[in-house]
Amino acid sequence: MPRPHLRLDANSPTIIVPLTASDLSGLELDAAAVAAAPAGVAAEWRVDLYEPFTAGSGLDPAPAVAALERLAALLPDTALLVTFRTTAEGGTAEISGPAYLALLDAVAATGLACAVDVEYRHPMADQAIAAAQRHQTAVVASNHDFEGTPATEEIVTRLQAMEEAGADVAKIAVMPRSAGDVVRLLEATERRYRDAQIPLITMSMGGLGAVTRIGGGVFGSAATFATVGAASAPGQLPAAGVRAALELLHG
Ligand SMILES: O=C1C[C@@](O)(C(=O)O)C[C@@H](O)[C@@H]1O
Repeated sequence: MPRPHLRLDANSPTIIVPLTASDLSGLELDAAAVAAAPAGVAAEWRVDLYEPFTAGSGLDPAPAVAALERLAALLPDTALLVTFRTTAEGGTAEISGPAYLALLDAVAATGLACAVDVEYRHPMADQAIAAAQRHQTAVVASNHDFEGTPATEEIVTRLQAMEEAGADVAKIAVMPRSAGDVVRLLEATERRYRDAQIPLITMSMGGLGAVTRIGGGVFGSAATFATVGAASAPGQLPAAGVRAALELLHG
């Protein structure tokens, strides 16, 4: 059966729910929570949190592939984005460059993921993008700044660089220190949205940035991460409330 695609349109942003469990039984509970979530949500599986994979230093992608097969069986109608967030960008587990590439290649080869996340500054990014594309799996390029919010022009430049690297979607998450930082993230999103040929996903993290997780679509962000259980980043809001807010803003 064909797997669902990730539908991305800033006029009607998609809610993406993180799956954060550390083992298979936890993942099954996460999947049940997604199945009971507002209709039409996508899910992001955070493989860096999944110990059966990380315990083996990530050298063997088999435990991750097996868990992905289980998730896909439990969630036949839910688009699954697969992400390994490295420690350099706020993730929890160490992984070598070759293991990062092997994981993304193996995940893409299953055809079960609607997309794989590729950190565009990772040393293996070019190879990972090429591997995903070889398997006709979309690439969500990403960048995270947990320390602060870069200048507007720098955010625009990073989003553009992701597109130039061949990504299908460009995503950036930054940390605000002030309301002005939140405005800058939105301004950069709006600026890049005018020229981008691929969808954008942007957010300002933490409580201060939460407004971007509801209102980002107005500025050009095509998806927002929201919870049905544990959060995968600071500032994520419950999916039901986000759905209600998106309906108010976008109909
Ligand atoms: O890139 C992102 C966005 C995110 O960091 C957020 O702030 O919602 C959450 C991550 O799980 C995801 O991979």
